[in-house]
Amino acid sequence: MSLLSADALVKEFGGLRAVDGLSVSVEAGELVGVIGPNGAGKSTLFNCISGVVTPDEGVVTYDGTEVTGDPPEALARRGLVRTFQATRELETMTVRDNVRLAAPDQPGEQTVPALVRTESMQTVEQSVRTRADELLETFELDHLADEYSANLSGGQRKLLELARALMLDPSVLMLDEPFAGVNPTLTDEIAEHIRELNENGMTVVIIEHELETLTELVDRLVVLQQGRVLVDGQPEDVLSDDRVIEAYLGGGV
Ligand SMILES: Nc1ncnc2c1ncn2[C@@H]1O[C@H](COP(=O)(O)OP(=O)(O)OP(=O)(O)O)[C@@H](O)[C@H]1O
Repeated sequence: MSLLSADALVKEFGGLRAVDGLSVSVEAGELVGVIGPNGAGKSTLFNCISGVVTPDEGVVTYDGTEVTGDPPEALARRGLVRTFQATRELETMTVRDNVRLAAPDQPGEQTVPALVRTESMQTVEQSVRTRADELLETFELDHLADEYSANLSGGQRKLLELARALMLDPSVLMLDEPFAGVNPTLTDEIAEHIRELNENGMTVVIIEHELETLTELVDRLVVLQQGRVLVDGQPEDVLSDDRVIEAYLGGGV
């Protein structure tokens, strides 16, 4: 059985079928790219899978359980974690705090006075701090740890977003345009981090418009068009497929 699958998903907005009977599955350990012209339904597919919106029809299965419509936090606790096209960190918070606060189920230093915090709470807090520091170092954000997130570049924000997602210790990481607005050097760096995460066993699904980097990175490409899967296969085969070329030319990408 696949680790993650969407079966016959439908999501309508008004009269528009953003996702129109779409089925796709991802095996454990895969690194999959999802592409398609603007408006093809990529983000809506991610939203349906990650519980940001509930599909009108169809079933999402994760790790052997039906999870259709389960809220994002519940899915994240089970290891299904996504990032967003527009980064969601708090700009008025430091980079370090943004990473720490991404950790799930924290006892919360602000809400519980120091004297009544139990030993186990303090252990959790300590491990959150340690993990956050490790990630800041891995993503070379440690020198920016005390900087407000508002002062980061687009690429540094994407790295921060990735670090925040990793605080949730995902089994499946769904990335929505991780290279958008990122300069070429940082793009390569982010791609390398993604490759490494995948090599260490993480299943990764990426929506991306930047096809050159994506094609080199992924094992498989799924092309969407008008809310459906147009082609699904090896990157070289997919990109030379006439239907894909036609969809992209027609889609104005
Ligand atoms: N919340 C919403 N309300 C109304 N229409 C929506 C909503 N979300 C998406 N749509 C519409 O659904 C269609 C698919 O959008 P979606 O964002 O999923 O496509 P996409 O492939 O991710 O596009 P892009 O590459 O531009 O991000 C589009 O026509 C979009 O305008």
